Amino acid sequence: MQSSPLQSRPRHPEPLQLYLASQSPRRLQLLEQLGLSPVVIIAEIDETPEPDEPPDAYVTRIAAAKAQAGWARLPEAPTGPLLAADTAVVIDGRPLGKPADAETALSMLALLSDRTHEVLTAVTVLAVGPEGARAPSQRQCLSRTAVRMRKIEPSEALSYWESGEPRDKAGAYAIQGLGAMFVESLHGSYSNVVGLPLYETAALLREQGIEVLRS
Ligand SMILES: Cc1cn([C@H]2C[C@H](O)[C@@H](COP(=O)(O)OP(=O)(O)OP(=O)(O)O)O2)c(=O)[nH]c1=O
Repeated sequence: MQSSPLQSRPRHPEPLQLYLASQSPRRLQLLEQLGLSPVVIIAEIDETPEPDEPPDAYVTRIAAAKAQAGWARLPEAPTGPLLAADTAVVIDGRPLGKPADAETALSMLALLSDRTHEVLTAVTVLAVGPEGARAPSQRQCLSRTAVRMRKIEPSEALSYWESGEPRDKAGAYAIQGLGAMFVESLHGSYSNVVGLPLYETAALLREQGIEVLRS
């Protein structure tokens, strides 16, 4: 008689602890959406782009720097991998970060109005290296989503700024919030726009022994 998948499930050792070097509530929620409960590590880094740095190189460098800074702050010998990410909205080849003030947010929204832009998120996962290695091993991925926005009137952009939502969001909008009213269509990963591409993230974590679906 054949055993059913339920009967033949192997027993697993204790799951590894995942660390998240991010202050973004969205990244925590996205990992929780996968059923994971990471320990959050606070690590600040300088996010200034280098002169003429291409956007993909920029987000990749910043995600790695966030991960390295987080790794250095781990309170204990890590018992599992650490993840960090960086998201930028890219238009005319320039990365837009989080707006510092109303004027910057309004000019970002004016740039995005009635056009298609790209959202790039780089994800870095660090894990304890092979025995004897001093540095952690590093894996990275980069996800791109094309987002088409409708025309945004300046008065709407001002009301949107006053809602408080654009303040801590790359490109001064949140697709998961009120900002969805400006998004006509998108091509690619939705979770990537919110701050963490879940398909790619689950694959990276799986390589490091974090199973999203433990079967
Ligand atoms: C475009 C877009 C960005 N965002 C957010 C995701 C990120 O939190 C933020 C981009 O800034 P990041 O610098 O990538 O991240 P962060 O500073 O918020 O968090 P940390 O560096 O500690 O990990 O913008 C949305 O929430 N929705 C959106 O639609």
